[in-house]
Amino acid sequence: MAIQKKHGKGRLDKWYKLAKEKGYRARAAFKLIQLNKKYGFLEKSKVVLDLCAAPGSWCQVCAETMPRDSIIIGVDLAPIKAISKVITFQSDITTEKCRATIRTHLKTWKADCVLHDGAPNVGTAWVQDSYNQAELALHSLKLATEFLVEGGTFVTKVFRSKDYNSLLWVLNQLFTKVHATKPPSSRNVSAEIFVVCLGFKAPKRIDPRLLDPRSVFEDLAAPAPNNEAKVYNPEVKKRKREGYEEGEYIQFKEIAASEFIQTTDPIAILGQYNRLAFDQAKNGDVALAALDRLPETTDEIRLCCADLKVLGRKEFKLLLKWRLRVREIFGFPTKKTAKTPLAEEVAVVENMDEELMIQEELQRIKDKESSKKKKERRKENEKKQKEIVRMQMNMTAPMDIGMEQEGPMGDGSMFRLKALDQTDTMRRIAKGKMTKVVETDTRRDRDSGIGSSGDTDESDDDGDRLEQELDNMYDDYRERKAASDAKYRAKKARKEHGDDEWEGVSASEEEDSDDEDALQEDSSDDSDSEGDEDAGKSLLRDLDNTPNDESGLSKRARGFFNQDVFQSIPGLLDELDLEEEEDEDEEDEDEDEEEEDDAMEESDDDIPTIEEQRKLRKEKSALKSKKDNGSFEVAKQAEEDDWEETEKKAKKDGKPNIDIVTAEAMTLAHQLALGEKSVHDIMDEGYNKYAFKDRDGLPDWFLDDEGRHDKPHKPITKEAASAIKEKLRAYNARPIKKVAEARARKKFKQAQKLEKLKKKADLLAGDEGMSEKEKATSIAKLISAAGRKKRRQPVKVVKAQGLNRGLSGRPKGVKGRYKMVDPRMKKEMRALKRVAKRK
Ligand SMILES: C[S@@+](CC[C@H](N)C(=O)[O-])C[C@H]1O[C@@H](n2cnc3c(N)ncnc32)[C@H](O)[C@@H]1O
Repeated sequence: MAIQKKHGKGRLDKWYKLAKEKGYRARAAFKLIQLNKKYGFLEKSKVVLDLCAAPGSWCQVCAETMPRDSIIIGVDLAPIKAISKVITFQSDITTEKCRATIRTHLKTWKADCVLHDGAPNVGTAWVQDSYNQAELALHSLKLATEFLVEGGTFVTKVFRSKDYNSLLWVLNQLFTKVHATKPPSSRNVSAEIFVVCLGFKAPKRIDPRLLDPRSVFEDLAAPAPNNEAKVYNPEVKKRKREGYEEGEYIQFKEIAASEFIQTTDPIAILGQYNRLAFDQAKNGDVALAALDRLPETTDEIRLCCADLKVLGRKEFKLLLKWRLRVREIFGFPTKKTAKTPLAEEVAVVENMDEELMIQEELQRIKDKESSKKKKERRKENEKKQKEIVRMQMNMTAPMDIGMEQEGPMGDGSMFRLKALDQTDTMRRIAKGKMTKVVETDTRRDRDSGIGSSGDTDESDDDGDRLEQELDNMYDDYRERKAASDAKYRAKKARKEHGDDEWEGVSASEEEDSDDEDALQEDSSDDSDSEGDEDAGKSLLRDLDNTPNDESGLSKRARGFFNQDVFQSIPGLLDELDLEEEEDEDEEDEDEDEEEEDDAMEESDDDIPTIEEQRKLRKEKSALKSKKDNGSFEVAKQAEEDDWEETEKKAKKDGKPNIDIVTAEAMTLAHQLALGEKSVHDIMDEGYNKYAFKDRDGLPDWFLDDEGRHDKPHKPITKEAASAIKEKLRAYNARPIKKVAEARARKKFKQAQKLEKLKKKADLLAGDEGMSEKEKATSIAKLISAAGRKKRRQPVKVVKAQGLNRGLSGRPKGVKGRYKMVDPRMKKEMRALKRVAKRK
């Protein structure tokens, strides 16, 4: 990376130019812009305190970005040129006076955001500079703790130094989130970084030591340098830079090689120094001279000593061995000679290899562990990311995310939602149907024995949950669709009224009717859970006043068979429309029943199941009971039908007037009319491969989708198709509603006129004072006057000039119809007419 020049033209980088272009007073403006882009704290702030604001570019950014009428206060040691909508004053932020001035400006307000971009007079020693910076940041933090609102944001500039970590620790105590970042516009050569602290905790009492530079920066002892790591693992690069060590301001350090031989802590020397020197001082060092001349001090050893910072573990080992040998030669105690004193030193040297091995082993295990953890974390993050994407695409519900984590909702916890979710209870709770939830749960308990249900089939847990989730998602999808699609709403409403298309007698319908019977027979038997469920269903059915009639047909199907075309077919009506039969006399009924019985006997061969026979028998008995009860139910049914139904059922000659709207129906009608098909054929067709499908326990979404396709294809003839087409064309050819209404109005008015005329003529005719001739002439006059068209009043043309110029509304003194015209246009029109006449 190319290093930018710190002085002269090098400073005038793109941000400098951009700042000039945009009218910002300093390039620093972009630092705030970039920080705000990342964390978005300015848009939601109404009060901002900018500490160390001169020349004022941050204030400019605030004024631009914050909502209108926000309060911005800028303070600096240096004067700040006035900025509109910004209060500025000159003060030292470390003083009590500054604090008081801010208080007078803010009155009772609290700041949503405190910014600090202060830089003390830099240019002295680096350590001093960085310390001053950290101290200044701490002072600004002190002001922030006083003026920030709870949950507010504090942004400060700091330099990376040994004080940085202490400062960060303090910030972490006071804010919920602390982010250290370096915006792109901050120069790479600058050690500055910005710390954005979000969510001020606003503690009631803050320990004064927390904001005291002396205790914050000095109390914490600097950690001892890890020289072992440097020597045993020199290849491992250090990622975390901590700045300069306390008291260590020299970059290059060297020590006499003899010191290395004599020391009891050779590792410290190898870790801290850059070079082991053999250079002789003026007075001379005997030990060093001897060392220099030793044959053990080979060229390789000299080379290693020349730059310790580039050595690897092998080289360090070499130096340590060399040191031991020299110590032996010089007579210093070593592990071989050390039978007596200086056990401490011997121990260090002795354990070198073993320790090295242990260290290595430890390091390896640690590395392995951390890489494993990292991998797991990454996997987890990827999974979560995928979940989020799935959720954004409406493929999953938000509650799935994070469910895998243990916690109040995790496995085995009291509030575990996973198990609850399996029972569809979550959705019901969300809909507020608590009573049902309780009912279902107690029932479950009763069924399975308390405490046993959850544990019996652990392996099915996830499958069940998945199915439940799918069901819930499908319900949501349907609700969403219903909300946006009027057609779908109408369809749903029809469904709720039991007005489905007839797809033959389905297994489920049979079951339903069986269940109902069973309930009637033994309503008290509720020990069986299925029976309970059915009871629940039948309860709902009672409220829904659209009985699924005993013939097993939907309303729509019944309506279909009520059409005129089917009336002539003997037996069909009796079987399908029970209400109609109420009006017929007893004889007819008996005949019909006989026919029905015959039909049943005839079709016995065709019907494969005994169940069906039972069903037909039930139908018959139901029919009889209805007859016994009289017309009560029919009347009730008619009363409770909705307007749509009433309209549909508008009766013609006591029979419903239902239109044939599909080609299938038309084909069927033709076939029935021509005798190509009988009622038995129709019944027979009801038993198709789809009719007895087992739909038990299948999810709604699956049944709905299946329902669209598992229908027998009914044949249609060309004639029927064209007849329907013709019919539709006739429908489309009808005048639109407005025209029809206008025509009806006209007719109505004419009828009213005629009525009036009649009355007048009657009066004239009854006038005894008039002769017959007179009467006749006056009536003739009346009639001719009525027949005469009223002359429409001509439109009066009014010039839009003088008082009428630009007038909106009726001009003064004008009655009747009028039209405002431009006088020039009028003239021009006249002229045109004149010219045309002349031609
Ligand atoms: C980098 S400048 C700030 C730039 C400013 N954010 C802007 O956008 O224009 C640093 C400022 O800190 C101010 N400063 C340093 N120590 C201060 C103190 N104790 N009180 C007030 N201001 C101080 C300096 O006067 C200097 O103007």
